Amino acid sequence: MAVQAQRQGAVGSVHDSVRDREIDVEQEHLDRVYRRLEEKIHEAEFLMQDAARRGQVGTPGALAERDAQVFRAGIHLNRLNNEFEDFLFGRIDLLTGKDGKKGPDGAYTAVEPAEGAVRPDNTADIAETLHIGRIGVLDQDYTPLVIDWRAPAAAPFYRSTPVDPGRVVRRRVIRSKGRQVLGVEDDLMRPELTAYLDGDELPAIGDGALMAALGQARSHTMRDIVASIQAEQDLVIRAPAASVTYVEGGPGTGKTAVALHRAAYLLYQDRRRYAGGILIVSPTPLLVAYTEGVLPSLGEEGQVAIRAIGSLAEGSEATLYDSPSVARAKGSSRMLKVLRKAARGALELNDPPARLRVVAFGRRLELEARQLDGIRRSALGGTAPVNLLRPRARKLLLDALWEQSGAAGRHSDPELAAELRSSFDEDITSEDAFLAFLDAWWPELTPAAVLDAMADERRLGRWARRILNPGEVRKVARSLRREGRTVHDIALLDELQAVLGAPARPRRKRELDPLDQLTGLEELMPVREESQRERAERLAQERVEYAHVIVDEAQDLTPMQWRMVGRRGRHATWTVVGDPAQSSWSDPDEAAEARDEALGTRPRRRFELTVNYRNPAEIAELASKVLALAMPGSVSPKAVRSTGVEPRFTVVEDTLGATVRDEAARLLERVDGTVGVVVAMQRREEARRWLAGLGDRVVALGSLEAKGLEYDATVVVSPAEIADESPAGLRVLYVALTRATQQLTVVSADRDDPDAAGVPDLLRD
Ligand SMILES: Nc1ncnc2c1ncn2[C@@H]1O[C@H](COP(=O)(O)OP(=O)(O)OP(=O)(O)O)[C@@H](O)[C@H]1O
Repeated sequence: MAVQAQRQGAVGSVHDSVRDREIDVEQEHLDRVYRRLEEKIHEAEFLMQDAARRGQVGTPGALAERDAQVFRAGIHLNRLNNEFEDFLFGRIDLLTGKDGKKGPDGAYTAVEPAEGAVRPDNTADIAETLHIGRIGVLDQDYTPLVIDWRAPAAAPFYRSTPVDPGRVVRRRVIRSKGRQVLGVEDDLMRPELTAYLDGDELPAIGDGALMAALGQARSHTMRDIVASIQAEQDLVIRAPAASVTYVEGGPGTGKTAVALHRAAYLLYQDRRRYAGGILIVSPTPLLVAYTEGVLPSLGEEGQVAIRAIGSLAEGSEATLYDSPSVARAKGSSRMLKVLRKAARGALELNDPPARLRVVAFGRRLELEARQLDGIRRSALGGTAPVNLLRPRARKLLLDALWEQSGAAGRHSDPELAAELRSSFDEDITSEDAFLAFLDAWWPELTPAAVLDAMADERRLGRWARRILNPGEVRKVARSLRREGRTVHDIALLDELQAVLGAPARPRRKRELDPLDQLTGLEELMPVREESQRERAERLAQERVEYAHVIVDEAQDLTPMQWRMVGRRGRHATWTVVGDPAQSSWSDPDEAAEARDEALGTRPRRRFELTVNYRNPAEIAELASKVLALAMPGSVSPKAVRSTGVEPRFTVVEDTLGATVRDEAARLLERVDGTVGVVVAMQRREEARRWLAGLGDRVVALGSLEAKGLEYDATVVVSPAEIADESPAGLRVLYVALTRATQQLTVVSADRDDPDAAGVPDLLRD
């Protein structure tokens, strides 16, 4: 991590005139960049108009060309307009370098200075200055005015550290709003050096960009960290996308931030390859909403789908949670066997007819229950999807009827025999009675119908015999009778979809443009009535497999969820980020097995993130006590800053609700941004009522909903209640305690056994 400018004390006292001068320097550069951007926008607008003019010619070829041009220009304009805000954010001043070499990740990494770049008296001249931004901008003569943050040349901005500075002498973060530069923050990578730029000594301003970023108040949406990505994070973001990139790190180490920036980086690196889409799997809709703005701020949308694990299967959007014991049963890979049995058993749900009667070649033919059972059993042999076995079952029925008809021996000539058989089949399959029988006896099953069928305890007991115990059967069946799907149901539905096979879907009819119909152009240009954006959205919705899958909070996926996610990345490369110490899943070994199955034999590259950017040291230290209980022997990430504010402990006075409300109100006065109140899952509705009227800076969250989120301040309510709620309760408590960026209050009830200072038993030394 960068060390703050050493000369800062000296510079700070040389009044603000140095700072003002440096701001002016950057303002001049920004003005130049804006002038160039305006020129480019005019070019883009011209392109659009020109393209529209061509469109009037009206031939199919011209229209195709127009579409392509409008599309390109539209993207261009959109990007320029969107990224005007704060799009230039960095600058590096470099020594003369040796010829650059590519590092193992394909980027130009620590390019060393040329020999003699630093003079024996520790002075040097700046040979090159690069500005870094969200997109690259070239001047008319192709000299770079701004370098895209993802370009190899920008890597030293992130990689350089005082330990391994490479050519970088000074790294500067530029803060701007619209067209105005507001401030600069510098880190010196070679603080021992006196460097000159155009004959003037290079000054260093401010406390360093990282600290400035970390100290800011939090809102309900995550910000990108593009201006202050740290070296160990940059290694992950730019790691090549071969096979599986595996990232572990404690709370607040930037795993989510890194995952999002990696998606943007991969798209930049190989847009064509990732046209197949990038899927980011997130644990909750709250975290999706929290992170959704980051990719657009990095100039990337469209190709990336961020989905909560409860919204991954088609059409689902589950937010309900099962109780821990039900979740454990539903998430376990044992469910796979239950679902396979259920999918087959569900064929008999609606009292299928006990016999089949048809007339063929003038004879009455009949198959009885026993024969029908035999046919069903042989059709169901193997593991093929049940809906897809219907043609096989139909064929077996016809075989049995054919045999009964006695027509088989009528012709010895094979050709005549075959002809006879095919007219026999035709005779039967055109009979309404046969078709009605087939629909009732082998109905087309949907995942929802099978899951609903499992709500019947007796039936589920049959399907789950020797797989789930009777207690589990009772609880799972009861949970399925409740209104609404839970997050864990979604993985079951998705598995059932695979086990059943897709029922034949009627094709959606496209709406036709009447003009195209008249001209016949509709035939020639089948997608013209859709805008490019609509088309991209439709493709994204229909997409079931992705080119790259990023799993955030991977430690929480159950085995059944891993199977669901795995199906979306069968041919993908992967980035998997997580922290075992924060896992709310009770059986990590079982989940690891399912994960390995989903990822297959692809080789893995492991990375570790070690610095906690979220919690001040005071809060991190308290959380580490729970970590020691939850996962003895594991190491907490190192907190990067301290606030001097110790966590506060209070004990319930009157009622729990009143105490929590008072503490939340107290924190709202002390921080500028958000306050999160974390309670055990069973209390989340109650807690929302406690906070009514306190405004939208404060939110109540069940412990599982707090995953991945952060607040300026948090109130953690009854650690013991959170810890006792599930077998993984201590790890869930660890998550709850690590959400605050500034202040933490712990409220204890009787069951927490607080000492005289209000410190609950679980948090004492
Ligand atoms: N290099 C950085 N510069 C500025 N802020 C950073 C940096 N890295 C991380 N942060 C900030 O630290 C906080 C934690 O990051 P993030 O949520 O990505 O961590 P995490 O590892 O996913 O945490 P958890 O496991 O607890 O969910 C965020 O506010 C993020 O913006």
